[in-house]
Amino acid sequence: MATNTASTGPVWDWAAGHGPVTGALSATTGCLAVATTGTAAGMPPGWALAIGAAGAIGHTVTSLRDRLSARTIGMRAASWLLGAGWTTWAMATTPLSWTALGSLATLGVGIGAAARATLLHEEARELEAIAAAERQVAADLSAERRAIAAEWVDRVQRVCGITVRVRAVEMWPTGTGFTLDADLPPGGATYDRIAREAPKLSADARLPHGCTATASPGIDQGRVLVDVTTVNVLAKEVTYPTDYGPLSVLTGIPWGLRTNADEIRVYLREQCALVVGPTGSGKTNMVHTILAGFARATDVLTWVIDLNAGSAGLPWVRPTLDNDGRPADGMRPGVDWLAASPEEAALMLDTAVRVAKHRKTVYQDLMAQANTDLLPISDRIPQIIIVIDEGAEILAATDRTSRTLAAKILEVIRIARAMGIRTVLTALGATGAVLGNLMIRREAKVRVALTGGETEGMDLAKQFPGSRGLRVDQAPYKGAGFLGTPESPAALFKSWRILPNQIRDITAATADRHPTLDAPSATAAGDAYARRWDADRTAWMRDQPSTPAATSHGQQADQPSRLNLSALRSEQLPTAEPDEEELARRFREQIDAQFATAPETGAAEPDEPQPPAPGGLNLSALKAGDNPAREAALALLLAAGPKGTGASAIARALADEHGTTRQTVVGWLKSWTEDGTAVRVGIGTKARYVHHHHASEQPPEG
Ligand SMILES: Nc1ncnc2c1ncn2[C@@H]1O[C@H](COP(=O)(O)OP(=O)(O)OP(=O)(O)O)[C@@H](O)[C@H]1O
Repeated sequence: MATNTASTGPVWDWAAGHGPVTGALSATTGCLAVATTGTAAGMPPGWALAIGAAGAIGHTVTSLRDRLSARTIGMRAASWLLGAGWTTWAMATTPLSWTALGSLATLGVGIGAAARATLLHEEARELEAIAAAERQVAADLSAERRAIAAEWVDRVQRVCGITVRVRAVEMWPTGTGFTLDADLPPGGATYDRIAREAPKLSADARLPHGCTATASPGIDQGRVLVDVTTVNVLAKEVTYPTDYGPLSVLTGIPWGLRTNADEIRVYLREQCALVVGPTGSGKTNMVHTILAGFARATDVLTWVIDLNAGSAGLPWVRPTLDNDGRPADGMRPGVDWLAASPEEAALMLDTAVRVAKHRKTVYQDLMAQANTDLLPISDRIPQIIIVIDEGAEILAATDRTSRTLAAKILEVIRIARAMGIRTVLTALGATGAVLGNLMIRREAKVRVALTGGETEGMDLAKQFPGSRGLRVDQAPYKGAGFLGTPESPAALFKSWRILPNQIRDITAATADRHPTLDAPSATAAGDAYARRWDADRTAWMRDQPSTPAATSHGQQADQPSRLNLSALRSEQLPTAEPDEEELARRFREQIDAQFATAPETGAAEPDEPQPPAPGGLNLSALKAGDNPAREAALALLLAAGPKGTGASAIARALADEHGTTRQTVVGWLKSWTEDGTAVRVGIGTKARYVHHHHASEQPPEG
């Protein structure tokens, strides 16, 4: 048996086909065997000829079926007939004479040589066939491109009155459009002859709504690039990507998608940003996608000012706060500071000014070493980005408090660029008070206009000076609009949709990634910064009655003081019961089925009429059935009995199977504590969590 090739020589593969050498060898040895045994047995020589003829016919049939070349078919048939002829002759004379053996060997070499030649021919035929197929595909493609080029040369001629020469047509891999690269005609025509006729070109090409033909400068001033979108990606809802990998302010933060489905990054190391969006355009949602990007960055600390009850920052903070309002053990909020009152906002802005001024002096040596006048931002010296929701309205307001805040905002914008403090302002409208401000015009060149179909107060020409052909009605969808940065000219874009479950997930996934304020800056920031999470300063966050957990305790969805989480509403949510309540109910049912416990008092009966909750939060990610890791964590909590357990123990138990981190478990324990599923007992390092079914078995604290 040839099982060990190393020790027993070559392995015979009986299933393998023949090559030129083995084929010839097999044919000649076969002929010799038939001739010698046939002679010994007295077989009539004519039989060998008959067998050879049958073999030649059989092989010809199979070769024809395999579409082999005539040369191969002829070679195979000739081999059979020659072999059969020799066998017949040898049997008629004597097969074991020198003449017979010599002629057989010659025949073998001849068959081998012919087989090799036909094999090479066959391979060459096959390669040629593949190349011909590829040429056909390329010809079809280039025919399509040529047709597009010819059509657009005509169109540009008809609409803009100039004759361009198309050099290349690049079809976008996303299948949503193409780019034409064309030479402008001699005589000084510039690309904007085409850019300014963009709407007419789109109409002439009968592009679907939301699709555009936009012209931009080509590789030199005599060339133009025309981007033509043929599929409207602005209309559909695209959820925030689930890859929460680390980002850096230096390599850009993604803010949404272009019409060709490419991600657009904004570079905020030196730029401030202005995001304009009227009510209902998707501005709150966009602010959350912006905060998501900053939370993912390893070199950004996000400070948020939202005088509208802090709602822009709260979803990033609340999942991490313990019952005393401090960030829970091991958790860091998704934003680094949240101000909801003018006093706290003033404190924050003053701190930013102090940090900027202090950085200017203490980092002189570092900047000299790095030979730069821009503070080298890194995870050790993080950039501070202050997101001011409706900040433009603060700048425009005339009351004293707003004017004081406005002066501070402008001071930060004016002095802190080099020292790594930038702002993102949002605005309900692009009013003259905002865009008329020189500081904003000069420093905030990352501009977003969310239109959502709104035309009032949308002066795109003012917001994107120098851009042509932008029309509000090109993006009549929520979360869609125009985005321009110094690197990427203003054009249509779509912001991602982000829901509360993703905000929670990102907060948990990035908790151990946020930088800490560098020591010199922290010294300059002082107590105002160090004590930002003190219970008295965050009391307002706990006063908010309508957290997802709170709703599960029977609060009405339309209470006047509820959080403004309108961006986080899901319109498709048909359930009459908030999901978290549904989650708690399902768990109780499971526990009751398993442990035969008494029904919870106050638990909603399944057939009870449910209060309508049209604006319920979509917390479907928190459904037990959708999250086996969370389900397993709850089972561990229950199994821990009255002694209870902690986040680290649960995370350790889940790490192998689910890869769950401690931060994630801390988040779950916190939400279970809030909704009454778990009870926190003990303090400090002795703190542990007990399932509410075992809470009554707790010994009194001593
Ligand atoms: N990027 C998006 N993709 C799809 N739909 C979106 C997007 N952004 C927002 N929406 C839809 O628009 C609705 C309003 O969004 P959002 O609350 O963010 O708007 P807004 O401009 O902040 O309005 P308001 O000031 O009233 O809160 C959302 O509930 C959602 O249904």
